[in-house]
Amino acid sequence: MSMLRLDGVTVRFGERAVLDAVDLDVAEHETVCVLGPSGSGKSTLLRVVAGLQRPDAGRVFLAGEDQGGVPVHKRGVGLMFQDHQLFPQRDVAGNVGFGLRMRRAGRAETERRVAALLDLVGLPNAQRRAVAALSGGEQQRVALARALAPEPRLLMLDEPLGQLDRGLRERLVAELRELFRRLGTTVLAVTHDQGEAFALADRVVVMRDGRIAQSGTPLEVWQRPASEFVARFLGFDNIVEATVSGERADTVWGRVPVPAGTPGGVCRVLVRPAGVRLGAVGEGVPCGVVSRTFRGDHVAVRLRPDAGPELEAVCRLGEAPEPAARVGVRFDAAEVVVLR
Ligand SMILES: Nc1ncnc2c1ncn2[C@@H]1O[C@H](COP(=O)(O)OP(=O)(O)OP(=O)(O)O)[C@@H](O)[C@H]1O
Repeated sequence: MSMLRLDGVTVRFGERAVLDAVDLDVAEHETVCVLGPSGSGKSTLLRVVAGLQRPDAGRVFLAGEDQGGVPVHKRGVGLMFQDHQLFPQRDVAGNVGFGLRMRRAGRAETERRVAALLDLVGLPNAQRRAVAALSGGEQQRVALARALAPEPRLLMLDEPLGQLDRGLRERLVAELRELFRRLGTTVLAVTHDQGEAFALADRVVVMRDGRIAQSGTPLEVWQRPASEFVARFLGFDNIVEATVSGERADTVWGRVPVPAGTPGGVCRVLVRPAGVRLGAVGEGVPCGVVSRTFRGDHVAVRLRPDAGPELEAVCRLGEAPEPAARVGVRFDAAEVVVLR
């Protein structure tokens, strides 16, 4: 069953459609991450679902019920925004228990729930701490506990880990995923950070100018970006025009193998960096090595072919050629994607 359904939702500011007839389903217990560049409409999407922004057209359903005219506080959704807006004058317990008191939960009940939630987010016994004295990561956890406290049927996160440094972010993403799985929470998150989206989501939705450019599991979107826009947004830049005939494509880089069944004619092809194989000069496309960048478990190598755009390759540590060296490049069919 769909926990959330958007049906042709459009929001205009003046002439411009910031959301343009968006259809989206989020199943119960599913975590969907909406990803896209700045200004693509991600926050507006959350605001419409929360009831903070009225759509100019289309409808929002929560658990099958049309939310037209339903005010924010009656929608049963939890919100955690970018700047997490904790109440600075209240302590941690005052923040986490806020929504429970709004629902007139008794004092003992509130205390019990607050303690359980703080355990859950990894801040046991933090009730009396002042929020101003917490680190960014701790504040984020308090904001999460506060959003979860009223047991929302849908939890919405806007750039949930935006402010945090990378190490903490990676740890929290893993913890959040496990937490949502354990609680069975349905989550709609928006982020401009693809790493975060891919790590957190069961399904990724990529937006462009108020429309959905692609929707799929992280693996599907990563392996088969649907368009040049999505491919470039994911950081893939080895893209070139190609003329396909049979299982080969002619490009300015020379011949690139394409999957059997690819329709003939002119298109764009992407070669993922893992499919750019380096060999000796004279084998394949001659290229000069422009630079190499250490990336932890591999080295990214930039190559300049004699013609056409630069190429990125990945090499194992210790196997990357020196800058200014000459190499020959071959393309691996398994890493070639034909873009529509
Ligand atoms: N109240 C408003 N009035 C006019 N324009 C608005 C309003 N709210 C948002 N916009 C515009 O709508 C577009 C989409 O905004 P939105 O905040 O949804 O994008 P976003 O994808 O969340 O971007 P970011 O990643 O930067 O937060 C932007 O161009 C923004 O300037």
